[in-house]
Amino acid sequence: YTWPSPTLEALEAARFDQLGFNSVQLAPFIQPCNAFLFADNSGRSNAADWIRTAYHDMATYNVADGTGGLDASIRFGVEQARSENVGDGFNNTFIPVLIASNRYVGVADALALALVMVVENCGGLEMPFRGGRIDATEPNAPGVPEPQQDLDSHIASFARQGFTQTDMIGLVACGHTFGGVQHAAFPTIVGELNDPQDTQDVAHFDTTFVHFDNNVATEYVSGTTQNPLVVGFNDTTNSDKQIFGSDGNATMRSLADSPSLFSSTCTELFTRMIDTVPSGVQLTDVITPIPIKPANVELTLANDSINVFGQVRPPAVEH
Ligand code: HEM
Repeated sequence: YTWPSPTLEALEAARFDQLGFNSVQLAPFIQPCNAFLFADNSGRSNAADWIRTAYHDMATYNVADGTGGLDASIRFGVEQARSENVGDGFNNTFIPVLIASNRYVGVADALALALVMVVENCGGLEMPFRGGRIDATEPNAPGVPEPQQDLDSHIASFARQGFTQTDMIGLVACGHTFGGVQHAAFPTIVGELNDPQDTQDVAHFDTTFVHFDNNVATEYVSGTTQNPLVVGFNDTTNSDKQIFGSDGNATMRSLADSPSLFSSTCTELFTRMIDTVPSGVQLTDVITPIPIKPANVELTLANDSINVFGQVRPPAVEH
């Protein structure tokens, strides 16, 4: 690293200066992890909205022609109006994501980083983060899977996105460790719940729906799950049931047996997911902390003298 490198410095700041002096404000929106921008006790969370938005943005990818992928095209109304993108979580997500983006950190990079922040702050492992995504200037082709589609369609859809059947089982389980299904968006899957702690009537995928853990798998394997896409009264929309069971439950059993396997599998799959970008887009190396970092440097000419002002962020100290 040779100073100055504006893009690298901005990506590094977005990645590591999350709280405190000179911070780039993304992490405060998920502290605590059940925070939701619009209401308390809603059953919703920013964390879940961010993960779902990142996936729906990426799920348009077509491995055959390199179109689609994580490029923030879901910020366009045309994509949000599609039935595959029902719900207001996408617009909600772009409020903090736009705050975190700037002339060097694009909206797509900030969206990818939002997923990284959720995983790391809400119970998962540290994730590698690369920058350099390019923001789409127009909507992508449709392609997000929907609950009423059959298993063959889901396998084909994930293959088009670059994922095997085993990847698909893992990625759905990893995503569905957060959040749930809302009555407003999917009234035929979830009824009204009349719960003052869940005013937006969200039937959650597992009992720890604002925490990254393998309960989505343990509860599924033990048969105690209340996941509305597994035990929903309309079997046609039980897509998690079809997907999780599609290899005789082998993958779900292994994810249920080992929290550490669940964590490492999700880290790998989420990383591949956010690094799925349109062909021709070159991602940076993994962003690592710059040991000694100049910031806000100014050169001024006053009273016939040249003055240098600025700040230096010293190396991090282990506590
Ligand atoms: C066949 C594949 C999938 C289907 C059919 C599916 C279906 C759904 C449905 C119907 C909802 C409810 C949305 C709402 O009520 O607002 C949902 C929520 C969610 N999905 Fe998926 N999903 C799939 C794959 C994934 C994947 C791969 C991820 C992430 C890697 C993911 C992440 C999420 C998250 C985090 C939520 C919770 C949103 C919230 O609570 O606000 N989903 N999914």
